Amino acid sequence: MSQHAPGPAAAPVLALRELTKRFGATIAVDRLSLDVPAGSMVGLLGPNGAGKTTTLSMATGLLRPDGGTALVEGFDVWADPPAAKARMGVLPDGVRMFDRLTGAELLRYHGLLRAMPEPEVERRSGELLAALGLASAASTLVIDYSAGMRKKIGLACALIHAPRLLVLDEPFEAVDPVSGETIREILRGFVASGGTVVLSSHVMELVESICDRVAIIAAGRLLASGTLDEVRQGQPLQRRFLDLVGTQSLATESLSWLRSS
Ligand SMILES: Nc1ncnc2c1ncn2[C@@H]1O[C@H](COP(=O)(O)OP(=O)(O)OP(=O)(O)O)[C@@H](O)[C@H]1O
Repeated sequence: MSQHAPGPAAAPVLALRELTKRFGATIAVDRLSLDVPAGSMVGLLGPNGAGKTTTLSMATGLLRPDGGTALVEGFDVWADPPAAKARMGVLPDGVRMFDRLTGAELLRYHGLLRAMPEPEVERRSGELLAALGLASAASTLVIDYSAGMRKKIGLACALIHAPRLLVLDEPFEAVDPVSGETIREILRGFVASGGTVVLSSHVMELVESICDRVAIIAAGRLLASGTLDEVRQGQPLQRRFLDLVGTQSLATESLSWLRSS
């Protein structure tokens, strides 16, 4: 056989199969399946309430699905959580941190939880705090951090054990442009060295500029997924997103009181 013959497609790093979650009468996520190939950066897009956070929470072991499975490098997140979780770093959205710890203490906690040797935790913590512009806030309680600083310390906690897969819910939300650029650089470097990233965002330009794949969901269903070009079909991502999700125009008389003074 030729050395250059294409081998079988590599197994996805993250495989979601028919994930489903209901909250009472609401179907937040409806039989959602998605493959995330190794070395890709996938942007998960969808309007408010589409089911992005619910999907990522089920994929990372934070929220038990009503149906379906999530596999990380073949390990079932719900049947074998230690094996699956050892391989991923997670930045959840809206989950409370241990915010009575300082930034440095929180990082140390995450490193030790991952059974890392103490000197390595110290070394990586220092580097992460410096890279993310948090060095001067290392001894400040996380409860006193701004929203953007919380995002950054959360990202540092997700990175400290050098996982194979990063799952980041709105990693750029509330982050200033300078830190945003640093985060992009960190993520690009991570992917260039073989890591895989799944991130959710509302910002199309950001997704277009750093992601090579996108998945669009609305009302809990996957509407499109694939490479940027496959999903865009020759249109700007924003246009394609609006076409898929549907726009909502204001009725003529809507909010008329706002224009009547
Ligand atoms: N704990 C909960 N209890 C009841 N309903 C919930 C709960 N969490 C989410 N939902 C509902 O599930 C649906 C999906 O919510 P989800 O937070 O996953 O959306 P999202 O795409 O992350 O939205 P956003 O972009 O606004 O953050 C929404 O209808 C929401 O109201």
